[in-house]
Amino acid sequence: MKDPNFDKQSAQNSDLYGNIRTGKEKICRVHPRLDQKKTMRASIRTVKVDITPIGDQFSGGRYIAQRKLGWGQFSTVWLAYDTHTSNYVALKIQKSAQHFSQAALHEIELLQAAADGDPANTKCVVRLIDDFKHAGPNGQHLCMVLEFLGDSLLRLIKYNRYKAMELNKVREICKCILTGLDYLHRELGMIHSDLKPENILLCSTIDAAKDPIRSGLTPILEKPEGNQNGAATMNLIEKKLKRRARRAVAKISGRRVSIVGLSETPTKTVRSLDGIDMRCKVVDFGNACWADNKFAEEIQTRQYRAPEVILQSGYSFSVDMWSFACTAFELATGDMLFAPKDGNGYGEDEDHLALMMELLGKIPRKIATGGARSKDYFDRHGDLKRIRRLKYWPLDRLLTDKYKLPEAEAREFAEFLCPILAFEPEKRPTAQQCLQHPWLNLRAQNNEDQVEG
Ligand SMILES: Nc1ncnc2c1ncn2[C@@H]1O[C@H](COP(=O)(O)OP(=O)(O)OP(=O)(O)O)[C@@H](O)[C@H]1O
Repeated sequence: MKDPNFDKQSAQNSDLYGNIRTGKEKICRVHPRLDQKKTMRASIRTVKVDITPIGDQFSGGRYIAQRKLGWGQFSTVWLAYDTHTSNYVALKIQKSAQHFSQAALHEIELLQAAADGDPANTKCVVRLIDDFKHAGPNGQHLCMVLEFLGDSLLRLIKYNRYKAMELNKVREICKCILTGLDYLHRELGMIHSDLKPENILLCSTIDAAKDPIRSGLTPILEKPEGNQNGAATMNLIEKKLKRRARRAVAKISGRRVSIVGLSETPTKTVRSLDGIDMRCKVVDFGNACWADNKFAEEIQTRQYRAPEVILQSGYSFSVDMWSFACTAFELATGDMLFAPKDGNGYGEDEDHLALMMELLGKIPRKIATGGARSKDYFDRHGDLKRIRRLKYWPLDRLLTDKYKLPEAEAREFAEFLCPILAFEPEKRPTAQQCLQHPWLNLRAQNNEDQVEG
């Protein structure tokens, strides 16, 4: 349920309520994820600001906005201080238009069900703490109060400079994602429908300076007096964060390499991920649905989209498993598993199907020709109509030849991933079955071997 009118740049430049700003402030604009990541460039542009959201109060003064955490098509997410519990929370403020509110109500219903079924909060799904309505200058906004989490896996991939990540770390992350998916699928009957690195958040921040607790940030409890100018407030906060960054580096022992304080000069050396807590949770239920009450045919973000969604053959829980496999590969290599592009005489969908077949072999004819959109891409023999010559490069070979994984590691990882990338959705293992896979416990075995040795 993506908003076709969504403008990422406007979202980034928006105020507390998702409105476009009209004063002056410097903002760092990063190109959207769907652009080629290698060409990403951060550029500074000037936008206008006349509202100071920092210090704004919500829900009768219970929550106080501290700084922006992120934004999406539907919402802006703020770090807020909960004066009742003295904890930091993530305040997701939905845009005010009617269809955004409806989407928020749906998201709240799903998040509430997830919270109700997991009182101990151990199922690797973000926790909804509260929800309320807030009257803004442009109408009413539905707000969700979520537990405050850290950076997304996309941020972790970028932090790692798109390099291969140690498989032991990938395993830790995979266990969390699978725990979350197993809970959603088996216990709740819910399909996430948009699993991808952006929608999985680490439980803590990579950068200690950005963690309000680790950096010892004193909460802002009211709008800074005589300072209604957005840029001035931002400067104040930036300065505070810079100071904290320096102190945090000194305070947290053994983690220096993994802290990118604002004061740190970026270098091109390999970064260590040691010391980063890899525990993570599944977030963003804006596109999620009950398996018995689906509302959209075109789901998932392009690169993580399952073949049955492209072919419109119907889908179920196993679409999340496909996206999970794409995410696991991306963590392990730093590259997207499938990054389709349109070309001369063929579209993105057909290129996507071709890439799948080049990696996984030919799509069985029954599957290739069985969807509502099959005729657009396949002839009756199950061959692509416009892309005829495919170069087969199986996953284990790709992992050794291109990503230089040792043969045994590549084979084991491919044995874990390939069944999840089965073209027949019903042949894909469930999250519960994946959790039993020996690949996930390889490190434990290796450690035991070392102890015994
Ligand atoms: N619980 C949280 N803790 C910390 N940051 C969060 C949290 N939830 C969301 N964020 C930040 O806010 C961003 C937007 O959140 P989210 O993806 O839920 O919004 P959305 O409007 O539904 O986005 P989308 O367009 O992807 O559907 C996230 O990418 C993340 O950076």
